[in-house]
Amino acid sequence: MNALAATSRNFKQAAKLLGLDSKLEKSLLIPFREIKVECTIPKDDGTLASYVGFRVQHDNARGPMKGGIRYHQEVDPDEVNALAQLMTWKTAVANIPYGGAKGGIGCSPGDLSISELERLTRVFTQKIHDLIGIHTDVPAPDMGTNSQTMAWILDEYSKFHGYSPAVVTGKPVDLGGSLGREAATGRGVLFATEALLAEYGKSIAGQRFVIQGFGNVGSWAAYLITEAGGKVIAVSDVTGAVKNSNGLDIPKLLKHARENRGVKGFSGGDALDSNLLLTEDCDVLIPAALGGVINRENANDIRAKFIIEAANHPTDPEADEILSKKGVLILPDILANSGGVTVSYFEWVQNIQGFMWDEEKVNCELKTYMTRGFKDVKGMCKTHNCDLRMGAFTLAVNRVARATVLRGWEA
Ligand SMILES: NC(=O)C1=CN([C@@H]2O[C@H](COP(=O)(O)OP(=O)(O)OC[C@H]3O[C@@H](n4cnc5c(N)ncnc54)[C@H](O)[C@@H]3O)[C@@H](O)[C@H]2O)C=CC1
Ligand SMILES: O=C(O)CCC(=O)C(=O)O
Repeated sequence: MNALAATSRNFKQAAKLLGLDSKLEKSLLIPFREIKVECTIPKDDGTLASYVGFRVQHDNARGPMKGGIRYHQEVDPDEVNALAQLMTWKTAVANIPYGGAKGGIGCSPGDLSISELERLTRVFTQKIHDLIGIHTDVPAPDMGTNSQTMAWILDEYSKFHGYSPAVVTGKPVDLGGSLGREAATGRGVLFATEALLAEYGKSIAGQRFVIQGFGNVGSWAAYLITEAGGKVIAVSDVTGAVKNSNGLDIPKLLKHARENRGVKGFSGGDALDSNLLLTEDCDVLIPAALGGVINRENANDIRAKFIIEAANHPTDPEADEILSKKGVLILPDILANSGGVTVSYFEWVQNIQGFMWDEEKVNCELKTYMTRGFKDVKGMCKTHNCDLRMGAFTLAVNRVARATVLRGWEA
């Protein structure tokens, strides 16, 4: 099932549980605006190359639309649409005053030089600058983009609108980025995992973790989990997978990955077939890379007791059903990875206030938001007698529907 069909199916199930008016349901599903732009840049060798960029602005009932920009060869309109919709539900679960959006460019960032990436980012910004803004739509990093990408967007946008640091979040601290934003999604994953495990009388310490993806989210999650006493026994990225049943030395793996552009070849563990990573024996599985990786093909073979969705939509609805029958507990993406957008919100607030918080305050507030989100979701699970994904979706859809109606929506 593709990402859009899967996300819409979860939404519709939540709408049914809430008894949502059918016209309101339809209106919440259709995106506010879908943007598709052509971006041509000169490559370093002088030839021209064309790329397609997208920004889908899904909903703004609760505030400015918010969400990352992804650079990846598989970016397509349906996926960006699904990711934008997920942002609407995610910001509502976190109860931050935003709607949802997502963007992307179909490209392989690893095959482009830094100057080519800069030109591509600037052309994309030129094409969408009139449609984003501090109080309309605020981009941030996602797969294949980072704080440098945000700095280029900020600079290009500012040429048209005057210096505007709050137009993007996840930017470098030197340009008004928030302390703690880089680690925030991984740290949020840690806090959410702690909250879930505590329900079962467990803590991070002593649990065995397997993590797919060792980029921003996966590597920070691995580092923080290890610091909290967890044992990360296997990790994969696009280059390969490594395993050490006694626990990988994450600081050493980070150094290796930085120097070798990936985890492949790490001497502190054994090479593992990447296709087998998700079905490794462990307590907690953390997909932190691509969508749709847990599906009907492998769900029966998953051996983890808990799945923490650090990636967006890593689990297909068919796999959801299989895993539920097996008694595997899934902490859904719109709660588990909401730490990133939550600290993006703190960054935006700091920019608007012109005041910088220290890192301790950022991390402490993040813990409060993640813990509250978990508690709110559990409350909805009890009300609707449903799993954590439906608890999160009903919480979010209810909040967005209420805001929509309050603003004057008429059936
Ligand atoms: N960066 C953020 O703040 C947030 C990111 N996310 C989600 O987390 C996930 C990861 O994002 P980032 O860490 O930011 O991206 P990133 O670009 O920093 O890292 C992506 C990682 O996934 C790996 N990867 C790619 N294809 C793979 C494959 N086939 N098998 C195994 N690993 C593979 C890459 O090698 C890399 O290690 C995405 O689903 C993203 O949407 C969600 C919330 C916030
Ligand atoms: O920080 C943000 O604004 C959005 C991060 C994001 O793209 C996500 O949560 O999937």
